[in-house]
Amino acid sequence: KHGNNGNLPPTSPALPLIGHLHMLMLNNSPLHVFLWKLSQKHGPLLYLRLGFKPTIVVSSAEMAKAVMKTHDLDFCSRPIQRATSRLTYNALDVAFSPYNDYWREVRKLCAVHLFSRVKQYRHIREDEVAGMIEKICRLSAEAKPVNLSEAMMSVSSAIICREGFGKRYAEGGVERNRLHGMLNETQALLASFPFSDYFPLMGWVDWLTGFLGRLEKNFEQLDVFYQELIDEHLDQNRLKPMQEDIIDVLLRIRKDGEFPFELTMDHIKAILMNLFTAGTDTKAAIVIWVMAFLMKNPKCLKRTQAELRNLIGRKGFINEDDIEGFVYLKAVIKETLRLQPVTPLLLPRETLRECNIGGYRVPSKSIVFVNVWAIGRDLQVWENPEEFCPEKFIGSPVDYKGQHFELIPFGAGRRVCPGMQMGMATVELALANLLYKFDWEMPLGLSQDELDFDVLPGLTTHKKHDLILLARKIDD
Ligand code: HEM
Repeated sequence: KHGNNGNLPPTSPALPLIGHLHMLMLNNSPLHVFLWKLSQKHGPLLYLRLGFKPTIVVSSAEMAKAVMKTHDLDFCSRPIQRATSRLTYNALDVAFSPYNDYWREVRKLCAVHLFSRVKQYRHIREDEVAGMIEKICRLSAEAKPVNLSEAMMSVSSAIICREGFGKRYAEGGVERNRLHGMLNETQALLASFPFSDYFPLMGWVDWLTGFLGRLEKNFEQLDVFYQELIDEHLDQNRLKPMQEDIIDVLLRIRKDGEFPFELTMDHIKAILMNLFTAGTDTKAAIVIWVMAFLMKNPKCLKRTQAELRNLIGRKGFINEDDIEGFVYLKAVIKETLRLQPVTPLLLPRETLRECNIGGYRVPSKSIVFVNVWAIGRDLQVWENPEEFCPEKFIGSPVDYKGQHFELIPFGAGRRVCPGMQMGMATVELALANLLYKFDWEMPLGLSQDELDFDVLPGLTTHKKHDLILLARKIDD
């Protein structure tokens, strides 16, 4: 039905009962691209009905500002969904908890005690990135190609394991593979459209399709994994580590009774789940997209490398103190996040009450998708949306911290990503060293035209094909 639809935002024709759900399930392109195309037809505020769920899609900087600044309080809850609520012990985490007193406290706990530990964990990041650079040096000496996608996933997960629970898993070892297997399955489950999220009385369909079985299996594997780690930390005979990891911190807060709610083991496991799913592959994905864009734009690659060399001169390793002055590198990262935000649809929000946006009525309990990928192409804001042009950010105040709605890869408002600083510290350090130490070339027989930007489906957008390049060490 077009036209008068009770002053809801513009919409496209829907089927009885299922509404627009079939469109999302049957489309072949990535969801954010599909929704962007719909928004080009219907406008930056789009209404869809997914089964019984009213859904709003936000696709411009202006609408994003209305939703996440002017009406932030109305839009700052999250929907209770099957996979997320199971994997977070019934929303005991930060990312998927509805907006309530508990969320406010658990977010505060994480901000004050966990995400603020960026500086304390600096040596872990520098150590792991240095390890990666050494490995690439060896491959380079043997003229062997480097699988950068694998190398970056390995570094990010190594960092999270050391920060999170003081563990170093051997690369390619059983434990590391177990962890990666579980993480991949979690990502796949979070990206799916279980029936019961849209048809509350039809949970049995999820059972028939095997979705519930998969979900239960993933939950149980993760639960055992977290429990083993917690048990190790509680072991009286454990050597006291030099530095507290995140499990240590959470167990200490639990013991001291510092948290206004009871902090059970399930709460701790739910928080760990967030660190893992939010903190591992997002960082790796950003580095890979930056490198892919630079390979496609050799002039920008040269300029980035020239900046690093001019500022640093000759040095074995760039550390975190050096990074402050890398203006061009930071502009390249921003431009990449504009064109390829790794979480192209922010985690879904839910409206707390009915409200009015842009003259339209948004019903209470609507699911809200903010399409950051579409905002990166918002013609009102960017001159040439398809071009890779980092220069636009030089001397510009536009940043990605949630104040400038044309660039919100970490979201904005009350629900803005609290791990931004932690995540970007690794991204900048890894990129600075990769670009400072090596010249990068396409593997033999491939030209840069063959470098594709296809993506895998998922909450985090990964490059479909691993980025494999030749590294030539620059003499120091
Ligand atoms: C560096 C790459 C990262 C990107 C691109 C990213 C992106 C995002 C986005 C888009 C959101 C949703 C924001 C919204 O709804 O407005 C989010 C939320 C969140 N992120 Fe990140 N993130 C990154 C790294 C991290 C890291 C390293 C951690 C933890 C160590 C983390 C923890 C979280 C948590 C807990 C939330 C939920 C916040 C809430 O709902 O209150 N993120 N992130």
